Amino acid sequence: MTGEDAAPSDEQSATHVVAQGTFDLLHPGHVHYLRDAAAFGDRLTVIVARRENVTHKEPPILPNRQRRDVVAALDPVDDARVGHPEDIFAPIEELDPDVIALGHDQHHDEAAIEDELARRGVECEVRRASPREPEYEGELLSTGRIIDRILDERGD
Ligand SMILES: Cc1cc2nc3c(=O)[nH]c(=O)nc-3n(C[C@H](O)[C@H](O)[C@H](O)COP(=O)(O)O)c2cc1C
Ligand SMILES: Nc1ncnc2c1ncn2[C@@H]1O[C@H](COP(=O)(O)OP(=O)(O)OP(=O)(O)O)[C@@H](O)[C@H]1O
Repeated sequence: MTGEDAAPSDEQSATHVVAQGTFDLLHPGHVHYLRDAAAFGDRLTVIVARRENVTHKEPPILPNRQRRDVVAALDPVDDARVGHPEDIFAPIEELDPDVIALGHDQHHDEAAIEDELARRGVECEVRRASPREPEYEGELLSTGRIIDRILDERGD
């Protein structure tokens, strides 16, 4: 069989999903999101936001590389990388995924992302992951709320 006639390799036929976020001080909401995203396909790559690009809330405490390394170690994740400094669509163009999994509360708009990807020639579906609610009293499913708790209990 020639190269052109050959069946696609596992990597070519697998559905590649990309998830993204800050992932500072991990909690079960992050694990839920990444499990959900992984279930949208066969292979999950996570883009970890660079500190300088987290402008809609307090910037992360932990360095880019540390957040990337811990996310990469999670079971649903096949690969994690620190995002591009200026163009958030550059890693997507390079990865050419089949699905982008947005978090349930991520401020990005599905249609705007799809339009920009189409403009760049990337054919990709944009899906929303589901929320995870606390399962017991006191469970903290937000990095911001964990930091508030630390400041309440340990702050001066
Ligand atoms: C499709 C997509 C690709 C992204 N790529 C990058 C990137 O390359 N570099 C980066 O710093 N942030 C990137 N981001 C942005 C952050 O992941 C994120 O949206 C935001 O800055 C972090 O906030 P959040 O954790 O509340 O979502 C991307 C976001 C989306 C939706
Ligand atoms: N409770 C949750 N249920 C489902 N997904 C979540 C939950 N918490 C966070 N995520 C998802 O994880 C991804 C990364 O989240 P992020 O790093 O912004 O943490 P966060 O805890 O939501 O932060 P903060 O509460 O401080 O804004 C986002 O896409 C977000 O939707």
